[in-house]
Amino acid sequence: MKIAVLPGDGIGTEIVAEALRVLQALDLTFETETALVGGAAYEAHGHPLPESTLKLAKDADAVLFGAVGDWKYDKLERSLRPEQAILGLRKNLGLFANFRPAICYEQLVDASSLKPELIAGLDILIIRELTGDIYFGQPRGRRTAVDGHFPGADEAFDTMRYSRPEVERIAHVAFQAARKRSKRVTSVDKANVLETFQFWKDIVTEVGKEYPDVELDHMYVDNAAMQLVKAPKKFDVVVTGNMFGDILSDEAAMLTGSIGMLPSASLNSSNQGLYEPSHGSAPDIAGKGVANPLATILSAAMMLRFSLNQPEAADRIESAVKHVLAQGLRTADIWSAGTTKVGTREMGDAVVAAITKKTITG
Ligand SMILES: NC(=O)c1ccc[n+]([C@@H]2O[C@H](COP(=O)([O-])OP(=O)(O)OC[C@H]3O[C@@H](n4cnc5c(N)ncnc54)[C@H](O)[C@@H]3O)[C@@H](O)[C@H]2O)c1
Ligand SMILES: CC(C)[C@H](C(=O)O)[C@@H](O)C(=O)O
Ligand SMILES: [Mg+2]
Repeated sequence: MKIAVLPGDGIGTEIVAEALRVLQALDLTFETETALVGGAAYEAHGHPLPESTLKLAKDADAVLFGAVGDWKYDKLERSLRPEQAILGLRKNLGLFANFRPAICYEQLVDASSLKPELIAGLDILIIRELTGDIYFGQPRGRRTAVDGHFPGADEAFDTMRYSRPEVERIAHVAFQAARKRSKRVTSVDKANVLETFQFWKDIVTEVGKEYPDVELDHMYVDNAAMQLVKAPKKFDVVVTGNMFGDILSDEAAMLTGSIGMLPSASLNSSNQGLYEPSHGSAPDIAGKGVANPLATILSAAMMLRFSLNQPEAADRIESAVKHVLAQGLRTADIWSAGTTKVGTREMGDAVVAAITKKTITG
């Protein structure tokens, strides 16, 4: 088993270090190789996704990714910006299915900005299509407007598009995931305005006929954004496009207490996967040792389950996380009165201790 480790920028290096220590505590046999990605790779090699990093990721059984980006790169030409590294990895590895589970752990009910009764017991799964939509559609760019409200003015444009097979395959992923859960899928679209999403809705409905045991409903994205904070537990599996999934998953993160709690798995059709927290490089707290490493540690658990066929090891990590939360340990983002504030490293230490001392009670 080979894991490509790509820590990236900002808090990426801090949180991936903790996830690696947790993996090492499991006494499994695997090889890791670390490479630069994002702004760090741009500084060293002049490109955010050097060929050598891409090759390492392609050849590995799984990729453990931190985060990329920093405000200082915002003026670079787009193809050299750190974010192009994660987009390039998703595209080149064909990682079309992004699982973002939003689970509110019992101990963190008070950490969320929502009322406890709305989120206690929350367990929803956002499935975000990850290699299509307006993120990758061509053409895109700048030009002089020939029509519209201001002919002759400078304008910018992107292309929203989905092909039938792209929608079909993510719909199958969602229905199959729902079969292992509460057998309910909500497809989120903007079919009332966008042709791309009427097409999406029609195809998801067609695919849904192959899964008569799964209940399907459709919701417009603006309503979904509202329902997620009004009655989040009404959702089970949510399937949506790339851009809506990006936005709704950050919103869902707050239902779990913090974006520092939301892991993710991005899979291709061979179950090769990239595992990363749903958050970014958090330049505002980078280097301070205060970032929450749990989303990355939980992403490592997803990696063991989905790509490395080690479900028991994944369970051990998840139980260890619950154990440290039950001990009252909290990084600043999930801290509340009566709990103990710890830094990134101490949180990692506590998870490692829970695994190695086998004191986990679940
Ligand atoms: N997959 C990725 O690599 C990825 C994802 C999102 C954003 N980004 C990039 O990250 C940079 C910063 O973006 P942003 O500020 O919009 O989003 P962000 O997710 O980095 O941060 C948003 C807020 O959440 C906090 N936060 C995030 N992760 C945290 C953690 N583990 N523990 C505690 N607090 C945490 C941050 O301090 C910040 O206040 C940008 O360059 C952006 O493009 C990268
Ligand atoms: C950094 C950016 C390209 C990325 C996205 O938009 O997909 C991020 O926000 C995410 O959610 O993984
Ligand atoms: Mg995002």
